[in-house]
Amino acid sequence: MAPKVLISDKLSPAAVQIFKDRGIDVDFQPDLGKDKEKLLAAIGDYDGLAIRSATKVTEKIIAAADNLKVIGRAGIGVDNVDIPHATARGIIVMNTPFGNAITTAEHAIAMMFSAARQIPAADASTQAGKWEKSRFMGKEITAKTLGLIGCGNIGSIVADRAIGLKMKVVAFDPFLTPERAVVLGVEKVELDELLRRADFLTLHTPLTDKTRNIIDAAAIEKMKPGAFIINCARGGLVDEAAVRAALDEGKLGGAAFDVFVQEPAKENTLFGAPNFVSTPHLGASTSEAQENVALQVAEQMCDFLLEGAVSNALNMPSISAEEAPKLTPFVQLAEQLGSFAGQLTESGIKKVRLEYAGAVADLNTKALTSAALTGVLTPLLQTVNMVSAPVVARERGIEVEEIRREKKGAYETYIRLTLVTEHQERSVAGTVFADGKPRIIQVKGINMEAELGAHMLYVTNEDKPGFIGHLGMELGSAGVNIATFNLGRIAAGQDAICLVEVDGKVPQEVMDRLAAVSHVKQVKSLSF
Ligand SMILES: NC(=O)c1ccc[n+]([C@@H]2O[C@H](COP(=O)([O-])OP(=O)(O)OC[C@H]3O[C@@H](n4cnc5c(N)ncnc54)[C@H](O)[C@@H]3O)[C@@H](O)[C@H]2O)c1
Ligand SMILES: O=C(O)[C@H](O)COP(=O)(O)O
Repeated sequence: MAPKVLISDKLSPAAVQIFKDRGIDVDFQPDLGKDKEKLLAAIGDYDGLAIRSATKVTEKIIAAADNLKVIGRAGIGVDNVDIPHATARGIIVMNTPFGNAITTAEHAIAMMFSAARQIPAADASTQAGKWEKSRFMGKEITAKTLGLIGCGNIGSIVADRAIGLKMKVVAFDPFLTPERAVVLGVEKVELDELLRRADFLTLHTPLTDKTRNIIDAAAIEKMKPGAFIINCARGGLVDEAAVRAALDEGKLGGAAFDVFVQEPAKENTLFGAPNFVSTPHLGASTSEAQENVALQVAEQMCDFLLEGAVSNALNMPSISAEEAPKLTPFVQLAEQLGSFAGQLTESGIKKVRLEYAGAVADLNTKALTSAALTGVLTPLLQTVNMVSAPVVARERGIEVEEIRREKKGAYETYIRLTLVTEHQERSVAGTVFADGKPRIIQVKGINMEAELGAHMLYVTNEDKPGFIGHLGMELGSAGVNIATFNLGRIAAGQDAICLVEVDGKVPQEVMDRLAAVSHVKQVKSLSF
């Protein structure tokens, strides 16, 4: 059955066409996202949800999203998605980090000019027939200093445009390297210096605990008299009441906001303030940007739902479309190794070590480690997947170590997973053969070659004559059919391991009889 996707915001219809062309069953309901109850009732039917910022994907929506695998944000900001809960439910959250960056940067520049020349007020006055030529005295921007808070995708485009307009650009961004600042032609400064020097200040950071109210009354106090503030990033970066007071007092020359603490902003303390310019979160609203983000999110969601490729996910490592087919058998192997070790482990796991040897070391080992952790944790948690497993492991204090090495030994490539628990270390290794099927090649240092079926028996025993016959007899008399039988031992007469694939789950009373077979040390039933 084709995967089902719901588009619950006003995306460009170009997205609908992409989903249809790629065989996805798509429902385009551009206003549904604004109706929480309707979204709640509908979400359970869908594998994918494509949104902009109007749909709020809350914990409650996620809890009702029984089939949801991917949330695609046609845009940048994902503050309307509860990513921790999506991650906990194994739902990928992806965005389109570049598609609307130019458009938003252009909006910031437009807002800067609007405030500097009071264009909206002058327009309203002129169209009202007033011709107030002497009322609207502006500010020239040439040779003025633009203070940039946040110099990522959008901030750096704003810097480029501002430099083109002959402004001097100073930037505060703790993650901006000095080398990148040189390339961009901006001067990297601390926040206080930026506040002191900026004639115009523009914000381009996400809203986080560190950036909330980064411009408050105290920061405004440090600014030049008559300076301007532009916010086209997120409401909450700037204290709205403080800006209102500074505009009323004439401390600020103007402010231009596209975003507000409360959206939609039907009313706001800033409305009506002197030289305050506003737009209703239009930063990304050009036909070009909307087409870009809609096409991109639809392609990304299709790639994931149809091919397992992951790009621009905020809670999962990327897997390219070319990589996905090569990776898939190793993902299966990594998950099987994790599951094998996880099912045999009865004490608290302290560490998972993954060694990638040979060709597999050049693949996307982050994704493979996520798959291995999924396998390890599934016996404990059931609902974990590649998205949630790394977070769950971290939350449980499980250390994860990845080692890549050149090929060593008989196999061209292999993965070895070691579980370190309070009491012991247990390792299991596997490879993928030319037929694309994963095989277990070593358990606890004992070599063997076993394919894992749905139902397996793991038996450790002393390598003594008669054991195999006795085990086979017990299974046969219980009506349990053996599909495959694999043996390995340290050396003749020493410890041995036997992996038996059986055609169904072995009842407990049969397990008890197997445990009593002479020379058997441990019997466990495993399922994959
Ligand atoms: N108005 C709109 O319609 C619109 C459109 C697109 C994006 N946005 C918003 O614009 C913002 C920037 O988007 P982007 O694509 O440039 O993001 P980005 O991740 O490329 O850049 C953000 C930058 O902020 C910096 N930063 C993080 N914490 C900081 C801090 N405490 N102080 C200073 N700098 C800090 C980061 O280092 C990074 O360089 C986001 O909030 C996004 O949601 C708004
Ligand atoms: O983060 C973004 O991409 C912008 O805020 C745009 O939001 P929108 O898609 O709702 O216009």
